[in-house]
Amino acid sequence: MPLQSHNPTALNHWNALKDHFEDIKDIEMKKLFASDPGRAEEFSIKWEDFYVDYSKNRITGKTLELLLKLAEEASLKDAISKYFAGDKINETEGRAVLHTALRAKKEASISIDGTNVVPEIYEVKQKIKAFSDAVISGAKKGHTGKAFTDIVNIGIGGSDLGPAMVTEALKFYKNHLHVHFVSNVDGDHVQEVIKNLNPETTLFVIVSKTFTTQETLSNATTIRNWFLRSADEKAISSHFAAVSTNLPKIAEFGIDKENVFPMWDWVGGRFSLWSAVGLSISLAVGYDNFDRLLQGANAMDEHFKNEDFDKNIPVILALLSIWYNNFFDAESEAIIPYTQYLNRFSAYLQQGIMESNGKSVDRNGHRVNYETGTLIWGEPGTNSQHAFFQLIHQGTKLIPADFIGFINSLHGDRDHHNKLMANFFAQTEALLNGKTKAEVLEELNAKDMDDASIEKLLPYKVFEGNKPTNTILIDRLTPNNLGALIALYEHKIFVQGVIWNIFSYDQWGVELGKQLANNILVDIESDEIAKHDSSTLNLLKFFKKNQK
Ligand SMILES: O=P(O)(O)OC[C@H]1O[C@H](O)[C@H](O)[C@@H](O)[C@@H]1O
Repeated sequence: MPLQSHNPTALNHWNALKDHFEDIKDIEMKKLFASDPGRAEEFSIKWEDFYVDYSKNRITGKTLELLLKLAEEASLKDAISKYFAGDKINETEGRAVLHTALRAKKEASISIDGTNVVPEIYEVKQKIKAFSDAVISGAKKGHTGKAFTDIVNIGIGGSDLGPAMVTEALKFYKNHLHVHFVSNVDGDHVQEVIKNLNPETTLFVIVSKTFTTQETLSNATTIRNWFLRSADEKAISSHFAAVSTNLPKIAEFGIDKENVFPMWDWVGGRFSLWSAVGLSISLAVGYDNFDRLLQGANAMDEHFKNEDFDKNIPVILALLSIWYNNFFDAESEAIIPYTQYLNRFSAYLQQGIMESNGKSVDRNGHRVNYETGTLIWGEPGTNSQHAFFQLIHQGTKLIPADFIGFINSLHGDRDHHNKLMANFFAQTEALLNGKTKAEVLEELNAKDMDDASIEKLLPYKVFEGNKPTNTILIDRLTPNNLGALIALYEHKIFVQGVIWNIFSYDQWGVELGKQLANNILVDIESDEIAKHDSSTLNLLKFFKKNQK
């Protein structure tokens, strides 16, 4: 069954929120804290290893009540059931959206077109386990009898970002294998990766849901040719593995059946790290850790599916994001993890969030008359504090931010960790309270400055504060907790798509550039240039004339 369609701006609670926004848009959060000692308690959720404090938002109890009612009015409950049940909610591609099935328990039963898909998921999981165990232990060897030392993941988009982000995030749990990622069609990328590799001890994993992606096929072909310079065709079978839905194309590439890992069209590329697309993760940290990642995601799935909306982390975070995006006209959201391990996390979420909800046509085929997907950006703290925090603190834009931190560090260095976390807490406090004129004056007066200098400096040193943040405080960066964290954002995407009445699981917007690139490649490689606008034409002529 399709998701119910609505225009969010016509919903009663959307309009009630509009009126409410007029009443509280200038409200100062610090006054709300001063007048209500129970505020932090009221606006926080404790779940397993997670403690989510969303009290530093420009909301009152009434705001939350209206947002929760908006979710109900948009039939979110019904939508969640359809999502988990495998209804074909990706209507423009006629597909179910079942990344959640990839981490379902073995005894679960999830049907697509009358077939329970859980047994085949477990079959592939078993294959991932056997393959990774054999490579890690050295039982599976290269064609000259040497154990593998290096893995190269060849993929792009969802076939790169998820495995790359998780492999980096779980570096602490890594084994001896060196894992590399080649994604860009830029030949310098692939050359830089292979230049120091020994083909005898390197395993290549080609990952492409469609197996038609130009970048991945070009990189795979380049690597194959490079490999064949020191080995014969027969050796391909022991050095290349592939993950795809397109099994005939894999066969054409000459990959041994043993090394082929299927996936399914009901898994969106950007949500695919839980499938065999995560093979490089399993190779890097071992199958048990990969499975823990999946278990953590499954725990978050259960929370999302079963918890009441007012204690439901993905629902609350999605509603807050809508509150800023659609009522305060905030355009972007920052994601700031306070751990270097998550340094690819916002890049990963950029695809997840922006490819899903960057849509302007609603589920009825009409142009929307409201804002949809937010811009996502971020870098780890504390580095980001020394880079772009100036703009968040004193710029003209409202940038709601998620601060993600861990109570316990992995290497157990308390000295560093306490400093890191002191910054983590200090930033959200500073963003909340800012610094008033009176506070700045007191500080400057204490410095023994003359009045004229004080007056001149004063406005620059004031911080308005009142900048919203969510604090996601997690016990420790374990595979389980990482899985839950990723799943949290996946479900946030879903909730927002439901309320905005858009299709979150297609990505037609990436097609046009691909098509034109194919045409332009012909222009570049032939003597003639086809018809283009004068700018593109001039650029192509200039490029061709000066290419040596
Ligand atoms: O895995 P592939 O089929 O090679 O696709 C790789 C990527 O291609 C496109 O850019 C899609 O928009 C992405 O969602 C996808 O992850």
